[in-house]
Amino acid sequence: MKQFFSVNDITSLSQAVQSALTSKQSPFADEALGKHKTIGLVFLNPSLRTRMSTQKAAMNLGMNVMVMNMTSDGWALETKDGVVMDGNTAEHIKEAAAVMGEYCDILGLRSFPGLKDADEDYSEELFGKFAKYCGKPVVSLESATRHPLQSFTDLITIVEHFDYQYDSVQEKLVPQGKKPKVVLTWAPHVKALPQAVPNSFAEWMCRAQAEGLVDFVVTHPEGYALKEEFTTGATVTTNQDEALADADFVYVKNWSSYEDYGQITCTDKSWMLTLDKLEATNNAKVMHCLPVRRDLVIASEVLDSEHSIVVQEAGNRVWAAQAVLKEMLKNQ
Ligand SMILES: NCCC[C@H](NC(=O)CCC(=O)O)C(=O)O
Ligand SMILES: NC(=O)OP(=O)(O)O
Repeated sequence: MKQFFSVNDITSLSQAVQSALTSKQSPFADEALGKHKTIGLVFLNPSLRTRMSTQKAAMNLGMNVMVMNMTSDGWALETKDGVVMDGNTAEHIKEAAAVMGEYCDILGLRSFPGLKDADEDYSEELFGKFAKYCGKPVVSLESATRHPLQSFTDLITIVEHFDYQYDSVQEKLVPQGKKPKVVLTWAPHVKALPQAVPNSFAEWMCRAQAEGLVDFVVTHPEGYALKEEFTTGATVTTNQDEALADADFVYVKNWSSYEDYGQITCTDKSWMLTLDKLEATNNAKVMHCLPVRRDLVIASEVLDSEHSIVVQEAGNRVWAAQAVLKEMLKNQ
């Protein structure tokens, strides 16, 4: 694997999940793979889980880890071509990425969207330039439009909390009986947030649905449809109650509007997930990528209940990262 940017970089979902769960069983089995290899984790935005879980995964594989917080510790980066750098930016991404490539065998990059210009964000120009100029395999630590390590983790967590068997002859996960109903629901927020997490979750779940692993439903208020390419094959409804009926997993996330790009066009607090709403579900497990704002996005009564698996979900970030890094190291 030369790049981990989207679900399209995964050949088999079943095998990827199996690889992650194998590392979870035996975290240090591959510690020789990363010996004398260095990963650099480059952050243009804050992070708790991605930073710590990817470091932990790399350390489990015997790698050396360097973390660079660009906004607080690096030079201000210029990302546009052809500009006279007589303003506030001190270093061009061409040199910065290339230099980091000199120090590292694998690089990770986190860069959120500007949420001003959809075409610019969805072109993923920054991630593309970084990957090109560093010349090393790059792992997305959340880009403008996707958060694949999160979505991979989410799939692992769903598989762990439902009845699946791994058929080692066909190398495929097989749900034992009915497939789980997985619902992605929008929830309110006070800030305009990226679409990266819901886009990515939808992209992974649509692929999982196509492979017979889940049934996938998305619900959001009018005006919050995700860009169509991310929800191909999903059932999409603006009726949250209808969506939640018989759900086995409820994945909660706020995002800003894609149609009215980057804007907050709904502040309806009734979209917050409460225990009341979970009554209609199949005793659903509740998921969120975190950080989550209590009693705005999800009610505390839900987060503090048996429904919530958000902490186990975050714990699985290590195994998703470890599965991805294992693949990259094997190819080096
Ligand atoms: N990496 C996980 C999510 C990151 C980001 N959340 C946030 O920015 C929350 C900020 C706040 O609640 O103030 C998002 O939704 O894409
Ligand atoms: N879920 C997630 O990516 O968390 P951080 O932003 O804290 O890394």
